[in-house]
Amino acid sequence: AQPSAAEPVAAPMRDLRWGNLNFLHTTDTHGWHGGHLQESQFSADWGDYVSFAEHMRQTADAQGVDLLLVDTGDRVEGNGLYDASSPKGEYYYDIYREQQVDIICTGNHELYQASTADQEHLQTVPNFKSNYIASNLDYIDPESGNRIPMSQRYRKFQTRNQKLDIVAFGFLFDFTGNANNTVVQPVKETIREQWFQGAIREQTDLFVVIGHVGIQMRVFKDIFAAIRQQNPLTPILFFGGHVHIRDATAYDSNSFAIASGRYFETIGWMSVTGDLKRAANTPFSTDTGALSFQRRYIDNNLYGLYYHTGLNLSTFPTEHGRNVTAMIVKARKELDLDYSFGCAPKDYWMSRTPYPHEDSIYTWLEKEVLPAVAVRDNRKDIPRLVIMNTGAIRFDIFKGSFTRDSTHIVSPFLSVLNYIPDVPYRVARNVIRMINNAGPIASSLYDMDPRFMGPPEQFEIHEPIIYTKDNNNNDNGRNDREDEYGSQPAQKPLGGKERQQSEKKPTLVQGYTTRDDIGTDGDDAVHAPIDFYTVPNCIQAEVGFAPESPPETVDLLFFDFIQPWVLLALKYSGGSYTNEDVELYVDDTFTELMASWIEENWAEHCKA
Ligand SMILES: O=c1ccn([C@@H]2O[C@H](COP(=O)(O)O)[C@@H](O)[C@H]2O)c(=O)[nH]1
Repeated sequence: AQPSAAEPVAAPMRDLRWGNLNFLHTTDTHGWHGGHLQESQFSADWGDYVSFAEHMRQTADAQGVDLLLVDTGDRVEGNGLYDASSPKGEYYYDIYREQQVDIICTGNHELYQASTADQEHLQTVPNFKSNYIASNLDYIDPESGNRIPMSQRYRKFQTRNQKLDIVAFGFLFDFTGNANNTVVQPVKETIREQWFQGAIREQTDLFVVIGHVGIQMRVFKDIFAAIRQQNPLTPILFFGGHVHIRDATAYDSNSFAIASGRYFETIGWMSVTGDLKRAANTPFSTDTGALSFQRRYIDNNLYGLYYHTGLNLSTFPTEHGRNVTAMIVKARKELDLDYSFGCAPKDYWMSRTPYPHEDSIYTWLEKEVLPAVAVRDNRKDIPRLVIMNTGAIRFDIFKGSFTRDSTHIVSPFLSVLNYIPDVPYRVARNVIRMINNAGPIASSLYDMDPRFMGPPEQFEIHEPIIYTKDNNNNDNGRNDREDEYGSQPAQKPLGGKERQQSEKKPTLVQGYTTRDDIGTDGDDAVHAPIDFYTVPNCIQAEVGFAPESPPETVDLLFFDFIQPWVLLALKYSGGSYTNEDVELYVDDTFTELMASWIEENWAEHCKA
C-alpha cells in the first residue's frame, strides 16, 4: 500500500473456493492503481495486486490447476495517477504493465479522447501483445489513415498446467461517444462476421468472453446465444464491467458471468470446478459432466489479501510487488498529488444521502459551487440556468484535505460549460424536467438513453436501497458502525486477535453487501450495509434570478457532455436550437473551476 494510505481494517471473511480453472478479474480501475488512500477497506495498491497474483499463481501451480488474470477496460480517467500528468498517463502505462494480465480488452474511457486511443494503441496493446483482444474495435492509423483492428480479434491458447484449450474474445458495448480515430462495430454486426463464425467453430474446451459490457446487457446475451447455437455443451465464461457494480449471473447451466465493480475496490474471483476437458462433449444432465461455478468479490484490502494467501505483513510483498508500489510512490510525488487546495468541512455523498440534502454532493454543487463559478464577465447580470449531469461527478468527498488527486477523483473529465444565450424562460425552464423524467427523449436513439447522463452505478437501480432510517455514522461516516451479522455458515473470522473479536460480535466496517443472481454470499468480507439513494440525471442551479419575478429570457448553461440531450429537450419544449447556437461560457474546465472554488472557500477549514 502507499505510505499515506489508511490502515487496513479486518473483517470476518469468506474463503475463496479454488476450482480447476480460476480467474482474478479487474475492471473500471480508472487510474486508482495507487489504491484508496482514504478508505481502509480498499487501500491496497497495484503493487500489492502484483504480489497477490504471484502468490496465487504459485498456489495454482502447486495444485496443478490454472489461474488467469483478466481486465475488462476503463483503466484510465478518474484518478490523479492517470489524469494529473501532461500528457495524461505519463506514469500509468508503465505501472499498469507490471501486472501479468492474460486477457485484456478496451473500455469506452480509452476512446473518448483521440490521444487516449493513440496511447492505448501505442502502449497498452504492445505491452500485452497477444493477450490484448479487440473483437469489435478498429483504430485509424494517423499516418496512413488506414482502418486497422485495434489488436487481434480473438485469441486461442492453452492453459499452463492442464493444457485446457481456450478461445477468448474481447468486446466493447455499442459505444458511440468515441473520438474519430477509432471505430466501434456494433456487436450484432461483429457476431455475423466470418472470422467470428469461424472462431466459434474452433475445437476448444471452453470459451471465455471478456468485455467492457454490463453482464445484464443485451450485448453479452447476443454473444452467448451465437456461441451456444454452435456449441450446445461447451462452457462459456463471461467477464464484464462498465456499470461499476459487483454482479454475477448464469445465462444457462454451463455458463457463468461476473462483473467486478469499479475503481480498484474489487478484485473479482471466478472458479470452475469439474472436468473441463470433458465438459464440451458431456451433457450437463449427467453427474460426471456437471461443472460448478463460484464467484467472490475480493475487497482490495491488504488484510483480505493476506488472508486468502495465508501470508502476513512480512511474507506477503514480493520483490516485484514492492517495486511497483515504489513506482507509484514516486509518480504520486512527482505529480504532487497530495497538494491540498483546502479541507472539506464534512463528507459529501453521491448516493449515500438523498438529493437534495445538506450532505449531498449535488446539493453542495447546486447551491454553492455552480452559482459561484458560472460567471462570465460580459453576461454576469443575465439570469441563468446551469444544468450539470450527475455522472460528471465520479466520487464522494471525504471530510479533510481536498488534494490535487481529489480534483481528478471527483471530476476527472475535461467538461466545460457551454451555453445558449437569451433563451425564453418558458422554454428553458422545461429542459431539466424533460431530461430527468425522460418522456419523449427516452424513446430516442439507443445512444441517447438519458441514463447515460447519470453515474453508471445508478444505471440499473430505480429505487433507493435503504437499510436503516437511523444511519448512525461516526464523524467520517465510513467506518466503525456497529451492526449485527447473522449466522452465515460460509463466513470465517480472520484468525488471531480478530477471531476473538468476531466471537464477541464484531464491529463491522461499512462496505459492499452484494446481492446478485447467485445469492448474498459473494463478498469476501462481511460488511455493514450502506444506504443507496437514486439521483436525477441532472441537477440545475438558478443563478441571478430576482425573487418573485421570473425573467423573460435566460442564458441556458450546460455541461458540454449533455449537449445532445439539452438540444433535444429544447426542441420538445418548443425551442428550435442547433449546435451552431451553442457557445463556450467560460474557458476553464469544470474541474479547474471547482478547484479554484475550493481554494477560495475551504482553505480556512484546514486550520481547525
Ligand atoms: O465527458 C464525460 C464522459 C463521461 N461522463 C459520465 O460518465 C459515464 C460513463 O462512465 P463509465 O465509467 O464509462 O461507465 C457517462 O454515462 C456520463 O455519465 C461525463 O459526465 N462526461
